[in-house]
Amino acid sequence: MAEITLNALAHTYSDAPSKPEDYAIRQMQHVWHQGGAYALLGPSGCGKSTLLNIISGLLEPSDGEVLFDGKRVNELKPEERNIAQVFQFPVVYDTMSVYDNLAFPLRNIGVPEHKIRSKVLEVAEILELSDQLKRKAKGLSADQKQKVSMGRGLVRDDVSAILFDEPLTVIDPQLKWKLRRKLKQIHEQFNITMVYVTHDQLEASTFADKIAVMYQGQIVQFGTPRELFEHPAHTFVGYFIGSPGMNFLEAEVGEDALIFGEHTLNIDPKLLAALKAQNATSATVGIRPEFVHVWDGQNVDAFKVDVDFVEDLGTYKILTFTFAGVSMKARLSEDQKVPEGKAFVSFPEQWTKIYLNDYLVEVPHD
Ligand SMILES: Nc1ncnc2c1ncn2[C@@H]1O[C@H](COP(=O)(O)OP(=O)(O)OP(=O)(O)O)[C@@H](O)[C@H]1O
Repeated sequence: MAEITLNALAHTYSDAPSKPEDYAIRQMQHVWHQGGAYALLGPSGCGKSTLLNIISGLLEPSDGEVLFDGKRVNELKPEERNIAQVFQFPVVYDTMSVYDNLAFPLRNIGVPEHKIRSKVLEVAEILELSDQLKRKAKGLSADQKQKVSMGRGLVRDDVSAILFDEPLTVIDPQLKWKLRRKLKQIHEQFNITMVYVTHDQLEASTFADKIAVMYQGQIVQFGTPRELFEHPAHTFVGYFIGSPGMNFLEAEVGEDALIFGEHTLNIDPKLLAALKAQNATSATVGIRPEFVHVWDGQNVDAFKVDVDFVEDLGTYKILTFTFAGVSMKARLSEDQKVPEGKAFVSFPEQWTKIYLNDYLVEVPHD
């Protein structure tokens, strides 16, 4: 069991790093609490695998520390860290039986055979591999092989965390949801810290209680799926989570409102004051398509915008419109009237987010 702390962690693959972009991990401060089910979500190349390899000890960080339960482990070898890692491609010994594959990590540390047997049978049962134990791993399907890979992490009582690096990549789509549910069940049974790496927001939110969104070597937000959806702390989170992602538009910071060309948008005076306190002359406004209010008819409180097109996606429609020269999207429910030519939209204050240099501007709590 372990709480994993990343303390001022940074990593570069470059011999002479000179700028932030030379770092695969940039000054990271983060805690994975004991027993949590976490996802590490981000696009290709943002540093997810680098981070997992640093935690498991396959890679030594250029700077900073990794702590397990408060103790520095930088100098420990992977086998001394008690971390199980499940990779994209299943790691199984093809010529061994499923039983021997599962028993392997325990035999390595000299556990007596009778204890091995009971543990292997228990884990095989959970993974629904009991009837496959005598088979050679070579003949297994990709999802069964991946289950064996996971099982090898689960047999050890001393495992403090399991790191999954895109474990469902090679699994058929119809089996993915089954394995994902299995993982969730295993997490509940074993009370092990699990970190699940993926670039798929659906996988992240069905597995994890909390998601760390990674972008350019940094964790830009750590929150529940709902927090990431409703209150993106960084423009990247707004863009990456949701389908379609958040609408963004640049505004001028005016005397008592935000200005988009000929339009003005009133915002909380405290937010405006926060922008002015940072001498901001412009800011980015973000609003999710789900929260854009599309009125049925003319409305004095709404902006009159040009309708570009409407896509019917079965249970809902996406309206694309142009506001202040920017193409934006709004989600319409199935029974909502579809505007033609012109539409009247408003941006409810509660869901209209203001960003400065990509980070959310918030009103300080009293
Ligand atoms: N061995 C290496 N040598 C040099 N650069 C590397 C190495 N491994 C990764 N990188 C670079 O470090 C950055 C982060 O890569 P990493 O593989 O950690 O990202 P990722 O988020 O896991 O991406 P993916 O989902 O594509 O695996 C990328 O710019 C990548 O090109």
